[in-house]
Amino acid sequence: MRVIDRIGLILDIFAQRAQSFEGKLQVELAQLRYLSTRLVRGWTHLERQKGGIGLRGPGETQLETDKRLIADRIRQIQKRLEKVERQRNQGRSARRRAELPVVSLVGYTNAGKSTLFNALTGAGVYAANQLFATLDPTLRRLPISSNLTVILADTVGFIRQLPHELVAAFRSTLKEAADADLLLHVIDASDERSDETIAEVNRVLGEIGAAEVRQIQVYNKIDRVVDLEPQIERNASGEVTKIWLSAKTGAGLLLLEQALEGVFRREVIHRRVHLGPTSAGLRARLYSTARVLKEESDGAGGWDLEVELLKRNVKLLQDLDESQVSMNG
Ligand SMILES: Nc1nc2c(ncn2[C@@H]2O[C@H](COP(=O)(O)OP(=O)(O)OP(=O)(O)O)[C@@H](O)[C@H]2O)c(=O)[nH]1
Ligand SMILES: [Mg+2]
Repeated sequence: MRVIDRIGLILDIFAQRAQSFEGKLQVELAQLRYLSTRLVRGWTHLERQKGGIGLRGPGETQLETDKRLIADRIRQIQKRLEKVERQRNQGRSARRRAELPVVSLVGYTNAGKSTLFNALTGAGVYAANQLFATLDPTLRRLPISSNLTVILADTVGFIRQLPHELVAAFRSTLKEAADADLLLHVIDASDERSDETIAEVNRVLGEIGAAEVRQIQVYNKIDRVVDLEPQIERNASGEVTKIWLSAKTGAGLLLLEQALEGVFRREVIHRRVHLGPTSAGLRARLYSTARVLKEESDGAGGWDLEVELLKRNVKLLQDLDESQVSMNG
């Protein structure tokens, strides 16, 4: 019988679930790091499962050879991961350029993040009653009102005492959460130990630098709890702090959509802009990042536009002098 400890088990599950190239590399890196800690503790022989294992150098003990090979492979994977991460960051800054707010679903594994993601976006993301169904972050555009679209991110689930090898490995994936404008912290309302999982998720969020990101707690699976109805809770300033719903039945989804609209509504501003004939470039950018409500030619090669855009994008209009922009809401 193969004896396997908790970390080994988690790593095995991760290895089975990783879909993307990056996910696979991260899992292998975590496995190797874990293996090397075991070696130090006196495991003198390494199972030769992966190809490319070289010959023992002169005077090297088996342990030294194993350590060296693992260290080589770790370096190799780290290099590749750095490359993938650079590409990922480019994707992230492309999104930033598109200037849409990012909403990340975070929470304990099996809480229902992917089910909620699918319910909101109509996407077919894999959701299953198993640990770590999701390993790779998935992103979709989610229109939340006529004038506002956000990016919704589904992320890897957290787990109690996530081995630090794994936290490190998935740090870059979890950055998606740290970079978000809003976190939807999905909680299994039918889980009696939800207080502990909430604390654990918040602890990991702190570790990845996401403690300050605004959070709404989404108590999911209310269909499994007797007498629990869809509802919403606000703090003294009227901001939504908690929502109870069921991603599976759809009960309460509307409350969440309204809450999202409420969070981001204040982000939308309304402007009238006059663009001269030389501002065709800016006009094109307004069409891609703002919502153009009205446009009229000024008869002299320029345009009068009425636009709605996010506050954070107002810098687009900075190049225009004051007389060309009129405030309105
Ligand atoms: N009864 C009920 N089951 C739900 C609800 N939402 C999700 N589930 C079930 O809970 C299980 C886990 O759902 P997922 O959406 O995969 O959970 P997850 O949070 O994405 O899990 P990881 O990707 O592992 O972090 C699945 O069997 C879902 O069908 C709900 O509102 N009610
Ligand atoms: Mg999932």
